[in-house]
Amino acid sequence: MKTLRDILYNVSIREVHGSTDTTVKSLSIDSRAIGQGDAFIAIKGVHADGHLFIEKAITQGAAAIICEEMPQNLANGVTYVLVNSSATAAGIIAGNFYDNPSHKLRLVGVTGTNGKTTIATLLFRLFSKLRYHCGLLSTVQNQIGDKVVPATHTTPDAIHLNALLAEMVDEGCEYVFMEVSSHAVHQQRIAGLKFAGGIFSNITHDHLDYHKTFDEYIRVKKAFFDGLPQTAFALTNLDDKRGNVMLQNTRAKKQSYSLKTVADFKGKILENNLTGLVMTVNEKEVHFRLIGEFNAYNLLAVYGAATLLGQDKDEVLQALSDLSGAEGRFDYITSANDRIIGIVDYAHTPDALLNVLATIKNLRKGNEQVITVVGCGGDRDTAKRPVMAAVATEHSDKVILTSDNPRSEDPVAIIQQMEAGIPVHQKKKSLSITDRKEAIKTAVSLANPEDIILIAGKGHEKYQEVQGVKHPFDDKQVLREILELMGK
Ligand SMILES: CC(=O)N[C@H]1[C@@H](OP(=O)(O)OP(=O)(O)OC[C@H]2O[C@@H](n3ccc(=O)[nH]c3=O)[C@H](O)[C@@H]2O)O[C@H](CO)[C@@H](O)[C@@H]1O[C@H](C)C(=O)N[C@@H](C)C(=O)N[C@H](CCC(=O)O)C(=O)O
Ligand SMILES: Nc1ncnc2c1ncn2[C@@H]1O[C@H](COP(=O)(O)OP(=O)(O)OP(=O)(O)O)[C@@H](O)[C@H]1O
Ligand SMILES: N[C@H](CCC[C@H](N)C(=O)O)C(=O)O
Ligand SMILES: [Mg+2]
Repeated sequence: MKTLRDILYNVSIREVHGSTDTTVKSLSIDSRAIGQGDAFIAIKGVHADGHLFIEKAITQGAAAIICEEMPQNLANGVTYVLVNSSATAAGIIAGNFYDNPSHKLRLVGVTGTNGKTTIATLLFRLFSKLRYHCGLLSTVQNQIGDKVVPATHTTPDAIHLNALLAEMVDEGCEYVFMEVSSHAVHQQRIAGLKFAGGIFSNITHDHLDYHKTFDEYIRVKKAFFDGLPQTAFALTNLDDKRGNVMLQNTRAKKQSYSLKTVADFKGKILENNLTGLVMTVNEKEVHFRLIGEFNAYNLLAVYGAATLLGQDKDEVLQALSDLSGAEGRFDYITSANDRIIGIVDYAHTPDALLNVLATIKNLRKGNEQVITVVGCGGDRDTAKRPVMAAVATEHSDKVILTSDNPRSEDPVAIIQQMEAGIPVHQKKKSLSITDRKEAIKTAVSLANPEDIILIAGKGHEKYQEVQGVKHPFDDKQVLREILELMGK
């Protein structure tokens, strides 16, 4: 078992009360999970201040407290450690507690507004196909080889993150691919991790409820690259306006990919249809099963990262050409009778929605209608609501605005905020139906043979979250059932 002294290695400490010889059984940033002999790390959060739960943690048996403010009354037999940043300390302590697993494998982080799950999942599948033992930390799920561990966050908190990495090391994983969300960077969930590489996909408006301004959101994403070591690579998308800025201050080896300009990894789309993409990648012609221009970017990022990790270029392209995308990302079905195409996609930002609709437009053969069902999440960025409705109506023939995880908010009010973004001349194209199942039913009833129905925003999610309760809901399954029921 480790002592407090062991796990405080490299933590910037201001003051200690008590003995650091105390042994520590387990760690938590949540007082509710504290048991006898554990260390509790008090973090100031968005909703609460962890320091308010120090006493509770001690009542539950905490042997050590790591905090930014010393409590006035100190309990006997408990060691208190005052640090500058509890959140940063949590990352370093978790690393020490789990024997710094990120140093024992090659960890690659993916950041950006859209494409993280797709890129991380493709890298995991590619390296597994190349016969490596791999780990994955993603929005859809975490994976240790074939074993699936459900994900609660895109990037777990520092303690769960290091615990998962340690399990991956124990299972013999050599490579781990993880999503690095902007929340995770800002909350120091990745503090103390050693990365072998970092990938930037793109940045567009999202999460401004949390980061407040777009500049601050950019700064937070950039901080991930600023923190990479010299031994790592930093791979950026040159076609994104902020692609260069991201790498401005990194010590890592700068690398780039692009469809439009000279780059280390250069692609060109030759064909883009429902059977996939035909591209040249650094002059080599390849067919991929993934659909849409945005996936051409994701594929280039994956190809670049795999090459930088030392894999053979031809083997990588061969293995990549056979891979399909992550669940709920341009996931499509065709109905039995009317050959209606149903597409389920996780587009939950204006940019992602625009990309998906542009891709669909490219796939249209004739006068098929595009019918879009879309909503916006509650307790999330409100600025994107009117914009997403505007994008949907501009690029679809019919739009049904509906609910997408209203959480603590009134679903009708969210839909009204979306409606406000639709220009008057487009209003007749849109309908609002709060119940998502009814909305999908209406889309199906409006569809003629060969029309395309896009159900956006929830992708792989299997629930609809209303007032803290997650009700089972699966867009793809609901769509499939309704198409069958209506005999379409
Ligand atoms: C806004 C946000 O990011 N919130 C995260 C944050 O919570 P918070 O700051 O609200 O925490 P808090 O409730 O204020 O509590 C502060 C501290 O007191 C502790 N506490 C609290 C109560 C108690 O009784 N005892 C106790 O010890 C808490 O454990 C915490 O350490 O820290 C928590 C612990 O790490 C996270 O679980 C929580 O994620 C919430 C659930 C969440 O919804 N996060 C989303 C927005 C998020 O992180 N999303 C990104 C991805 C987005 C994307 O992919 O685009 C992600 O990486 O998943
Ligand atoms: N490279 C890309 N550029 C723009 N849009 C993309 C890109 N890749 C995927 N998308 C769109 O964004 C949606 C989300 O993709 P993905 O899940 O890969 O991103 P993410 O960054 O992991 O999102 P989240 O932050 O919610 O976890 C997809 O369903 C697709 O519509
Ligand atoms: N990772 C994103 C996912 C949004 C998905 C959408 N379905 C919603 O619930 O808003 C978030 O937590 O903001
Ligand atoms: Mg994701």
